[in-house]
Amino acid sequence: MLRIALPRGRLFEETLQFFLKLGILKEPLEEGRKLSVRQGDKEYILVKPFDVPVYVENGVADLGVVGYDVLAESETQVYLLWDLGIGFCRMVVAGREEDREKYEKGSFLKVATKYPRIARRFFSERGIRSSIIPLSGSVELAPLLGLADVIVDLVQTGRTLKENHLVVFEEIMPSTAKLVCNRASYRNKREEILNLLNILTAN
Ligand SMILES: Nc1ncnc2c1ncn2[C@@H]1O[C@H](COP(=O)(O)OP(=O)(O)OP(=O)(O)O)[C@@H](O)[C@H]1O
Ligand SMILES: O=P(O)(O)OC[C@H]1O[C@H](OP(=O)(O)OP(=O)(O)O)[C@H](O)[C@@H]1O
Repeated sequence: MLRIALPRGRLFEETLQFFLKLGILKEPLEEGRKLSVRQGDKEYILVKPFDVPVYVENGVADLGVVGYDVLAESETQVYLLWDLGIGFCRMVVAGREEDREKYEKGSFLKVATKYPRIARRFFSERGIRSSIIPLSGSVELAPLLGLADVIVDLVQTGRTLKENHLVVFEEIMPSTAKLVCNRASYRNKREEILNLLNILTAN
């Protein structure tokens, strides 16, 4: 049996539809408020996006679906098996148009973000001094209220930035959902995992 960690939230529905389309799920998951659902020879556990790599690294789940953004932020050791090509968004630096010059000059920056490691890495590779202010959400408020000069955050439609009068200064990386695997499971449950991978690679 394979245990697969699925991210609740934005990626959840899209992942279910994708798994249904490929026949990995035979029927919709009847989850209700249940956080663990068995279907056929697979068990799905429904967890917070940032917890997916944690469950997989620790071997509690054999596989997981996780946005590349979350994977790049986490320091977990898992195998990245496949790009599912769903959940596309971009990680960007954004701010108020009037702060663009300050950003382009490479001055010291206060950066608000849910992704402190990605942000720190990005600015240090550029040789830009920065102070990272970790937030849990609604990061677009930070430049508006003077908490930060810029944000590092995800953009999909661009609507949130627009409605808060912010603009993209620079793209850090694109992100899509990935299938990740526990390292021991990859050896011990190789056949089951390769069966699943075959379905993905054939589509
Ligand atoms: N517009 C978007 N904004 C955020 N994430 C998106 C967007 N589009 C796709 N995604 C993907 O969906 C994943 C989960 O996003 P979601 O917003 O549910 O997580 P979250 O807000 O970090 O979760 P939580 O705060 O509940 O822990 C992200 O890691 C990202 O890969
Ligand atoms: O470009 P858009 O399509 O507008 O999407 C981008 C927004 O979506 C995400 O926030 P989310 O809704 O996950 O809430 P959060 O503030 O809790 O992160 C992200 O952090 C942006 O705020």
